[in-house]
Amino acid sequence: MGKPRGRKGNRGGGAGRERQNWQAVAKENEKFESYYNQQGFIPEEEREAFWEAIRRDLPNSFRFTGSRGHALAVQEKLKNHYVPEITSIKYEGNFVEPPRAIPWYPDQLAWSMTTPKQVIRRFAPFSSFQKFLVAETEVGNISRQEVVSMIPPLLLDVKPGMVVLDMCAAPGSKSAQLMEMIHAGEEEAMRQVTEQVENGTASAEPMGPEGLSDDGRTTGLLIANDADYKRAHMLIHQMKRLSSPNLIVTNHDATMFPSIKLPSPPSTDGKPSKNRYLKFDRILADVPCTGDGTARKNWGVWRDWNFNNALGLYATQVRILVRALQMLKVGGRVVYSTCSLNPIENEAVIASALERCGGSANVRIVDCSNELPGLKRAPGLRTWKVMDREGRMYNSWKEVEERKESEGINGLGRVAEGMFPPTEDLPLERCIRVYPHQQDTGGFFITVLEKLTEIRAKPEDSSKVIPKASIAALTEELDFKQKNGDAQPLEKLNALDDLVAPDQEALMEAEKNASVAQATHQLPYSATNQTSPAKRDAEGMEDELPSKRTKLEDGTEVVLGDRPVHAPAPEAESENVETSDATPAPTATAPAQSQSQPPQKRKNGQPVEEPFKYLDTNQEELDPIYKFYEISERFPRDRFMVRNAEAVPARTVYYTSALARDILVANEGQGMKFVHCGVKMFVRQDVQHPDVCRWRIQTDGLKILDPCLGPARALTLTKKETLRRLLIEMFPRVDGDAWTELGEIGERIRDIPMGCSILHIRPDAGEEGFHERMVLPLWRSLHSVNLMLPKEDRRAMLQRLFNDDTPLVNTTQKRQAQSSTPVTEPVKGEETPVEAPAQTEEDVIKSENLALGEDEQEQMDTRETYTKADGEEDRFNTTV
Ligand SMILES: C[S@@+](CC[C@H](N)C(=O)[O-])C[C@H]1O[C@@H](n2cnc3c(N)ncnc32)[C@H](O)[C@@H]1O
Repeated sequence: MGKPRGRKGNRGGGAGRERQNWQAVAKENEKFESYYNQQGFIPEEEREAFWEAIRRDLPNSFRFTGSRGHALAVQEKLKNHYVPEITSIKYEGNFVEPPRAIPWYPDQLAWSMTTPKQVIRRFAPFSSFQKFLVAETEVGNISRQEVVSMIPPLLLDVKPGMVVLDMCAAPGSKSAQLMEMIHAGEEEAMRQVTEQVENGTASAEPMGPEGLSDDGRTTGLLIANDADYKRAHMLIHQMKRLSSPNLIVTNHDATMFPSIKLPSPPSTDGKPSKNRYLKFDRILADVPCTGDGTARKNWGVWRDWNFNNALGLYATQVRILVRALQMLKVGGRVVYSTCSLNPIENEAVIASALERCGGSANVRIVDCSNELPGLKRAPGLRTWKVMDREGRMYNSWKEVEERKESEGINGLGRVAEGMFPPTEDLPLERCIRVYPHQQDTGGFFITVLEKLTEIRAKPEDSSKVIPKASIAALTEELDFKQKNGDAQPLEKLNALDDLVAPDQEALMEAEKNASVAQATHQLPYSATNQTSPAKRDAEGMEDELPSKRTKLEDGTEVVLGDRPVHAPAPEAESENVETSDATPAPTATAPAQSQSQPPQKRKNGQPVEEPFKYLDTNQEELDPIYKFYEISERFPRDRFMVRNAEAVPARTVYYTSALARDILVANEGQGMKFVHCGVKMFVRQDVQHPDVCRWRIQTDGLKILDPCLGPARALTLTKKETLRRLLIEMFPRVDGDAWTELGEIGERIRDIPMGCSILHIRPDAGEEGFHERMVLPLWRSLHSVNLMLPKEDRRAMLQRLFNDDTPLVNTTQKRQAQSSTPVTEPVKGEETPVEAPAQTEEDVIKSENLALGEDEQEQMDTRETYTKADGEEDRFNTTV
């Protein structure tokens, strides 16, 4: 596994050293090579190519992200501008290889490039291309992602309207793909509904095609989970760019992922109605793994590979997959994936999980040979050997038992019967293996499973696992004592795990998840006494992730980015998770405060997670907002959420989908660890003018709200040059005759009353390289206007649309400099503040805008904003 890269402060020089190490590292590991050569699943004639490829640097690859229309608009710049420029470069007598679209990725939205660094440094078109890549990556329009890592979401076959769980989601590359699929077709569907509303043919009820029946908005949901709290926040950061109200981020151990309650339907017969639990249409189990398929970019694989790592992960991987199958709807799909090539982490896990779930009569391995045409792949394995921690190979569990019998368990590691090829005739060849030499990628394993019927998973059989090494000593001691007539019978030894004191964290986790462990037929966490990979990851991360100290409301300082405090799950409450409306047996009652907000506890150095509270539809702030922006009553009033216990709109009002709301409300105080949900819709702007709405619309929420807004605050921009001016100049003046400089929007700007207005960008036909329709908030002050767009977004758009990287102009700053008033830079990622040129307005700036982004809002943003260090995502051998 990857090693810590040093603290944030060391990153500058560290990255260079890291690269040197990577170049210098000997890409040799005898155990690694001997293990795969002995397994023999890479055919003899391909073996050399396999090892040659795995030692070579990995090509760079990336994906255009966001809604399809937007992603295609950004991709167009690459295709039509940079690729032709790059292909004209000759290096050492040959034309250089331009970036190439991945043939099996839909709409050419994923690309890969092998250009050598010397070429990138030497040729100007490359530096401009690099600027484009950097700018678009910074704003989230391009996401660096390994090619093979893009496969699992595609095979999950997600459609809008589906309920999807990503069990091990951080840092979130695959979650982003899943989210895009849940929203696929939304822009078009919303446009059609808007047209029908406008021409009076719309029904009163929400409408739209299947999965998009919420007036064109998707009804689907993605729950993205990660057991590691800090990594869950990397995930939030990655996902925020997609601005989806259909996302919930949770922080649970996936082996014991809690069942999620749904609101109970009203009772018809006076009896309390049954509890209902959420089942998923699709689940991605992209589990923690040894990651030896990432050897092309993770030097730790060459340095540290040993067979024991896989032995330690197998049990967790099986538990995650079994839990996934339990939570899946009948007819639903699970995709299991790893970036490891080891059959113990792959085919063995599939076979073991199927065995625990009743075999192929209940769960089918889906044949995907016709999916993703163009993707070169190898079939899954039917036979393999298992190596113990000492490097001895076994063909069967029987051989392990014989060795145990004759020489004890020392050196066997956590070998288990399930690691061997199954006795049931499973079509494991339907699993997909992708090898580095097939199409110059990393290595990957993917399997698609379909649930055929409800299942009741068998409990784990601990007699078929070699006990942990620490227990070996006790075994031997007891064995010795028994031989000397001085101990318990040996049959009891299977319970030896209980004799080893579990660590406190594991105990607490087990306590919290007792009900789930029971419901999922898992051994309680402490009884298995195994350090979860999540814990291993977290331990590995302690030194390397930035920690930020912040003040809590009572003034105490805490370190952000650690585990939050959550209310414990109701103790020992069992539930039947086999059916979606099962009723948990009320063996224990939920804590008294479960209906209200749980008390906010705080462990040393741990932040308190703000509650998610929905506004009453009659909340007094809503009416003026609806009135000012002429929001149609079609837009639901019951999905506005705030993050404070009092449920009052203080700084930000978020919007979530209906299902996300139902889940947050029904599970409040029930021990679910929700860490993120909602898109910022309205942000408070403490304007002094009585006629100006004090809630401005945030860019993130505007796309959702736009079809329901009336014309009073709208203006339309059609010319590229006008947009350029608004992007470069932060506060162009509009007083006097200055509005005439703003082209086709000048007159409307002059006349529109102060406050937040809505800028529709509808490019004129014939404007070259300017086709994408957009909607952005624009603030009209007394004397100027301001596009409410973060600076990095302005720069990326300037680069893309105009090839322009001139610095942004802040006229307020100029003016303030003249009047020697101090200027405050907006927080990175924050929209530029609303400007107020007149003296009185400058005072207002201080009180209004400088307050923005401070206080609890800033705390929330900081916690939801995770800044990645160079290459940080590689530390866990993930394939992002
Ligand atoms: C292979 S990475 C996932 C990569 C991710 N799917 C992506 O595409 O960006 C595995 C993740 O699993 C998380 N993890 C480890 N053990 C876990 C567990 N028991 N439950 C849930 N998540 C776990 C790790 O924190 C890590 O982020």
